[in-house]
Amino acid sequence: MHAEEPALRLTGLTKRFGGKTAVDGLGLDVPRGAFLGLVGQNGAGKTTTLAMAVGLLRPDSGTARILGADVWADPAAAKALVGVLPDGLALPERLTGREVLTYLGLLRGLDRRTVEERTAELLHVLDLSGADRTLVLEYSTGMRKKIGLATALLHAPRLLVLDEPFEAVDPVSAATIKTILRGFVAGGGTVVLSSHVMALVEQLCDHAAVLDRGRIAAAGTLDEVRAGLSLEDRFVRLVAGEGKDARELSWLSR
Ligand SMILES: Nc1ncnc2c1ncn2[C@@H]1O[C@H](COP(=O)(O)OP(=O)(O)OP(=O)(O)O)[C@@H](O)[C@H]1O
Repeated sequence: MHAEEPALRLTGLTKRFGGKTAVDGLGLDVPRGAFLGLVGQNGAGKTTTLAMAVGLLRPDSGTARILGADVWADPAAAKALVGVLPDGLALPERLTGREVLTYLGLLRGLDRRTVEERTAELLHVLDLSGADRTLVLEYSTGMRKKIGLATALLHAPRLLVLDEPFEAVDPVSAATIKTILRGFVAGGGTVVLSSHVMALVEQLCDHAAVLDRGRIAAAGTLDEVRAGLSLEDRFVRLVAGEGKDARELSWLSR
């Protein structure tokens, strides 16, 4: 860990799929202790950016550093520092939630007792204790998100990178997750999450980054990004401009 480096530093990140540039020379610094919401339209490049940031997808060019550790040059160091909830997380379907956490905890090199204690605590806090004997195969979408979050937290990382952590999660579970994430930041951790829900980012985050067609259109503290507007209004101005024609689908009105 380099004392002077931010929690996450993305420099010149670029990814092309065929002829399409999904992420285009993207640069972003996330300070330590920040709770950052990454917002962008469908297809703006959020998932691609986050996957490159944590070493799940190799960029065509550019670098990602987690607390100073280069994700591609020094993956073991970088991955020990980060907990990830990827988009469409693939879980071992034929294991129970407890087995998944035990398996991944031991793979992470934690000792058996620590794994047992943390697993029990995470299942309890995330209200998954009742699903102890249920195979992941039978989990609902929201339960999958929660067990995915538990796998991201298990090794006590310093940075959490979460792709749409609240999608398909009920309000009670969402409140639990928010409390966990706030506690994580209060304890000195850093969170980066993507979301389409501006109100959620305004309520939860203290930093924001707006992604537009693979580039950062605005980034900074929430107040800097909002620039005196609501995040939603600012977002719409940044990514859509003013001129969207509200008269489209006029045949729908009687
Ligand atoms: N594996 C892939 N192959 C081809 N194109 C891809 C692939 N992954 C992403 N893309 C394209 O890259 C662009 C960015 O996609 P990405 O999933 O990163 O956006 P996003 O901001 O996460 O979108 P959403 O909010 O809809 O999840 C899109 O145009 C998408 O079609």
